[in-house]
Amino acid sequence: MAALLLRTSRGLGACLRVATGCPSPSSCVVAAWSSARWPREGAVAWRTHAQVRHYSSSDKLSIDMDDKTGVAVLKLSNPPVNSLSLELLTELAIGLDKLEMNPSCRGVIMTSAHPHIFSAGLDVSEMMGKPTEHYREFWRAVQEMWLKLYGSSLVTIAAINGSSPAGGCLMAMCCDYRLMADNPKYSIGLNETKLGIVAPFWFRDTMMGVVGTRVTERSLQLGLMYSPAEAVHVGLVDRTVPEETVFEEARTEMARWLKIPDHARQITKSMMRKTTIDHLLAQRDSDISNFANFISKDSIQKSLTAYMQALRQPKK
Ligand SMILES: CC/C=C\C/C=C\C/C=C\C=C\CC(=O)SCCNC(=O)CCNC(=O)[C@H](O)C(C)(C)COP(=O)(O)OP(=O)(O)OC[C@H]1O[C@@H](n2cnc3c(N)ncnc32)[C@H](O)[C@@H]1OP(=O)(O)O
Repeated sequence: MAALLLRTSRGLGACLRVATGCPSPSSCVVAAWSSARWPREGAVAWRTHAQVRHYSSSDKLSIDMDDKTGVAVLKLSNPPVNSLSLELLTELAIGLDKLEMNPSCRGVIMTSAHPHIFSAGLDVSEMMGKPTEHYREFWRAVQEMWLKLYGSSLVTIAAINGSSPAGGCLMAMCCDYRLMADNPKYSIGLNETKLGIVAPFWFRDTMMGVVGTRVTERSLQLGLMYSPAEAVHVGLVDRTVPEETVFEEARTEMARWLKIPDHARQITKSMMRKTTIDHLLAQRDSDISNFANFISKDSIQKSLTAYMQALRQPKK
């Protein structure tokens, strides 16, 4: 139980270091992941007689866990555009942590409760006209969500049922597999430069892990948004499917991934992602300071204001 409390209160990285006796975040990720799925003493806390259990207490996020299949469905539900506010980011990190701690959970399907928008990315209003302390808190929450999702040992599948700019694209890229509705009106990509802001190194590295260096360099500099077909072409999305089948296709894909023994897949995933995760863990505080300084600049605030005004103009 002590280990369980450490897990919930200090996050997966810290608890895993305790569980494995590893002194530093950088030296224990592989060992940690290989043992993370066996915290049997913590099992009692999440065991339930019902087959489907509702996890999240937030109205902005629903998480339903099916104990029989081991698959959780995480639905973003923050109208109108599922923007990632401080509150939603915090709920996401907590929800992902709970799933990670649940020994019967093996996979998560992430999707949107609202058709047409997967997520509009970070809530721009959280980055405008606020005190520096708020920017620091907000950015820590962005980091935390990324660490939990990118660092998840579970199979993660993004069922992208709408547009997914910037932070929305980041969440999808953190997943192990991406299916997108084949509606040409939808788009996905890291468009930060179009807002006059710069995607930090861990956004870049996440994208490089998915599409490689050249496509990332072009996509980031130009702030490219891709149609679903283009996204498949550059490897940003694994495949498109008819809009009405996105969720069922995600379930079928999940079943394929769950045929692989967890320990072998988890250690492999860890090997692929460890360097990128360690890079952020080693620079967390300086990354927060960089963000807070950058976003507080008058020129950046003006850029964001102009971007939001343009967004509010009636669409042609
Ligand atoms: C040196 C470097 C150091 C450190 C790093 C520094 C900086 C890094 C910083 C930040 C990284 C940020 C990543 C992000 O995620 S930024 C967010 C980018 N997101 C976008 O650009 C999306 C913008 N939105 C859209 O494109 C569209 O809204 C849409 C396609 C998602 C949906 O289109 P719709 O036509 O269906 O809806 P709209 O009418 O456009 O919007 C409805 C409503 O929602 C508001 N809104 C939209 N997106 C956001 C958002 N991201 N945040 C807050 N609010 C948003 C929009 O203004 C409308 O509001 P009103 O109803 O008009 O009030």
